[in-house]
Amino acid sequence: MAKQLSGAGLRGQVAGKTALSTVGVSGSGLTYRGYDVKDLAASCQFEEVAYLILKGKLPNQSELDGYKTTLRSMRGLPQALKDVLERIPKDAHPMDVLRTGCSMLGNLEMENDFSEQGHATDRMLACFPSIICYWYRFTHDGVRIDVETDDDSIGGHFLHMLHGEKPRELHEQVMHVSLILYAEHEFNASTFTARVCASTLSDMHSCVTGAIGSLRGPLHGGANEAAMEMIEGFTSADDAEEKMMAMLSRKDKIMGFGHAIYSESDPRNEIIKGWSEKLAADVGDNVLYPVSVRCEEVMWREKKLFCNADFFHASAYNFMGIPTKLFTPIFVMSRLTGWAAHVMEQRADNRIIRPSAEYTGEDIRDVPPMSARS
Ligand SMILES: CC(=O)SCCNC(=O)CCNC(=O)[C@H](O)C(C)(C)COP(=O)(O)OP(=O)(O)OC[C@H]1O[C@@H](n2cnc3c(N)ncnc32)[C@H](O)[C@@H]1OP(=O)(O)O
Ligand SMILES: O=C([O-])CC(=O)C(=O)O
Repeated sequence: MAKQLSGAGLRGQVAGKTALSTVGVSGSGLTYRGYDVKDLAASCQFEEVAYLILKGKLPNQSELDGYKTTLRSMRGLPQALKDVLERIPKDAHPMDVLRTGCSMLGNLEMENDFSEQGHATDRMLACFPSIICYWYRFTHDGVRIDVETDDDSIGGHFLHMLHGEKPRELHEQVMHVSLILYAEHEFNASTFTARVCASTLSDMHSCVTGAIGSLRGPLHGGANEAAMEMIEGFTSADDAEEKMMAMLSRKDKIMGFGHAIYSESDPRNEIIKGWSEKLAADVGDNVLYPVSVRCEEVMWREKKLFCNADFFHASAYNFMGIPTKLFTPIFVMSRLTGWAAHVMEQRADNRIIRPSAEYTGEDIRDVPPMSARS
């Protein structure tokens, strides 16, 4: 059953058209250009899905090989961008680093006109992992890493730079799945930000920079980090249950649960949960995964709230040794495809997005002289 959509937050209002994805059409489904995300996550690499979203069709083998070669060739960072990254403090939030990195790239490699939108997008897809890892490794480990690795995939490139060694096949596979699950989601807050910016005929880097800012918040992409911070405070499933009950009685918001559109479940959860379970077995975990499962049970039992895409991403990333503050930047590395495709779609049939407001302020009045003001 579809969720009742009305009230504040523009809920339920159609704000434009898209051919890119459907969200929650049957209460819980998610499709990218007509393909079920479950099928894509089961059989595709992220680069195939990025190609589908950005170029409109699934690539054949030679198109995929060519696309991966192109992306591989675009991983390097200009020195001026490295200089900026080296000046950002260690305690900065990596989402802010990425926002600045994207903006700086826009200064160095401007999108001169819309015929360059595909190139600008591919460049960002290829080098966002480089930006984040270059800054992270420089500020945390004091090393200037080589960002031009020969890894086959974007996820593999990211893990290689982060850990300083080639990733295991299992981890590269989980990255494909994770990046596919996060790639596109209709008119969510960050994508809508990108579309509003695009509707002024602004450039691609400005649209993406704004979208990164919207994704950062804990009610959106930042929830995967917030969920991790919560679950790592629980020592066992029973401890999790006790603390969750206390949080619920205080009416705290529990990050990683609930959704603006889905009514019954988030289809991405079941998939990433399965991978989290595999990774838990792989690392011999007997705390974080059972804690996460108990949180899911308590939230459903008490509030009929289900895990969204973010909740089991927290434990999955943690099992792969990814620092918590890099969780949301991974979301960016993926959602960039959706943002850019929406910018292209908006540009192709544009009218400036400019809604109206219901005024609730003072009636018209005179400006008092300074001497008469309290
Ligand atoms: C990839 C993503 O961006 S997925 C979303 C990630 N964000 C989170 O996980 C943050 C936690 N979740 C939330 O804040 C919300 O569920 C949102 C922002 C995702 C959706 O917000 P809304 O559409 O306003 O939620 P919705 O209308 O379904 O809320 C219904 C009720 O459930 C409550 N509720 C919803 N989610 C939660 C939650 N995670 N914890 C506790 N209560 C919740 C709401 O407060 C609301 O109660 P009220 O009617 O007493 O105010
Ligand atoms: O659609 C939303 O509101 C949030 C979400 O799940 C996403 O952007 O992936």
